[in-house]
Amino acid sequence: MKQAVHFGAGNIGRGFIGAILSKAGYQVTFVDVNKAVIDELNEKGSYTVQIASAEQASFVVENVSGIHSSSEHERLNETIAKASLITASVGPNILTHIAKDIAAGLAYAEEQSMLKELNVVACENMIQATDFLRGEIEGHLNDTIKERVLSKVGFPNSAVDRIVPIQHHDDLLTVQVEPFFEWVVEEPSWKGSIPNMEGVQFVEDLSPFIERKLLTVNTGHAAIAYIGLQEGYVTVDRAMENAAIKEKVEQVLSETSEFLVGKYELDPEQHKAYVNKIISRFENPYLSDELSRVGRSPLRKLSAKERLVYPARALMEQGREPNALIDTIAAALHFKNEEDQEAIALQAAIEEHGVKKAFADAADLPEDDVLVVAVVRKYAAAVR
Ligand SMILES: NC(=O)c1ccc[n+]([C@@H]2O[C@H](COP(=O)([O-])OP(=O)(O)OC[C@H]3O[C@@H](n4cnc5c(N)ncnc54)[C@H](O)[C@@H]3O)[C@@H](O)[C@H]2O)c1
Ligand SMILES: O=P(O)(O)OC[C@@H](O)[C@@H](O)[C@H](O)[C@H](O)CO
Repeated sequence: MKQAVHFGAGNIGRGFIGAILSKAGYQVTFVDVNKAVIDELNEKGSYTVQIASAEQASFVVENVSGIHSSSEHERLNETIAKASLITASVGPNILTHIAKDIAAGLAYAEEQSMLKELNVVACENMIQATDFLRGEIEGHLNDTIKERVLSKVGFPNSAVDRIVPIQHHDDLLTVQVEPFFEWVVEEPSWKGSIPNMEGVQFVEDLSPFIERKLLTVNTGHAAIAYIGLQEGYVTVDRAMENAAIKEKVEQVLSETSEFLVGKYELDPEQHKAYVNKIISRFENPYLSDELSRVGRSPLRKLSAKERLVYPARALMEQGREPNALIDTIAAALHFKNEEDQEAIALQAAIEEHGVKKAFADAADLPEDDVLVVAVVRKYAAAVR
């Protein structure tokens, strides 16, 4: 049986990537720091995925097991050495940490003369996430091993889309997901023959796919979260029932549409249909997705290459005034959550240095940048 190693047995890991890989005939070994989840995967060897729709369908994902990355280094090296695919959905900030584990496994495979053609694919909400991961892995390899690894291992970027909320089940492994899913992988960087995996689309150029996804699904989500929380909502579907919030989300997405259609010469009608589909996904009444999850890690979301600042800044460079994006960024700067380290750091930075410097630092922009000036003006008007 083909072996896949997936880092991150969390929501998207179990709810989407693991399910696709298992169906494609892989034995999937999840790697996680959460020992309870890993123990359960090893005990059960399968888990249930529930589809959040009127039909309430579900299916079982088989051929899965787990490795606790903090304590099972040798087993992890041996498993990586046998793998023909390594994937990850741990969150962009964690890629640096798993790079060390992947590098150790690849170096072990090379030393044992087991290194074969394989691919490493990061499945994160981040532009060029695999390129970033590859750079971090390379930093842990000596020149000889690095050369061997780069000749055998492919590092394709990818875009993954499926809404998987925080789970609240008695069973630790059961995961509820929305019906929609999309996994797009960069074909030119794939080493070896292109596999036929149901649910995976290989494309020549990933940029339009990852940017379309990040600047529609994730920008829309961010707007609902930051504006919805100010209005006292808790979940995405309930916030979308508020006509004013829905209208603001539509305005935000018409701004990102303007940017995407212009940059990638997309067909405006087809793109409008894509946006409408995304909005209907936000309204799914069978999915209870918390705004605190969707707005999590505000410093990451306010960074330069991310879902808010990147399109807003690009539109301003074209002489446009992306008012709905500016409103969303201003609302994001009010995001407070005592369980979110980035929210705590953001509020501490605002308190210590003022909103102008806090936002400029987060977005890596000068304090006199036009976007910073526009956001600071709106910030004062946003409800606290
Ligand atoms: N949930 C979604 O709707 C969704 C959809 C598409 C993409 N994504 C992206 O997928 C990534 C993960 O999101 P999620 O919602 O599944 O988060 P999650 O918190 O549910 O899962 C992340 C998992 O990574 C594990 N982890 C943390 N540090 C680790 C380490 N050093 N080694 C191994 N595992 C480690 C955590 O224990 C957790 O199980 C993010 O980049 C997110 O943007 C999420
Ligand atoms: O995972 P984040 O924090 O980058 O973004 C939060 C949500 O927008 C995200 O997880 C979506 O649910 C997902 O990207 C849908 O494919």
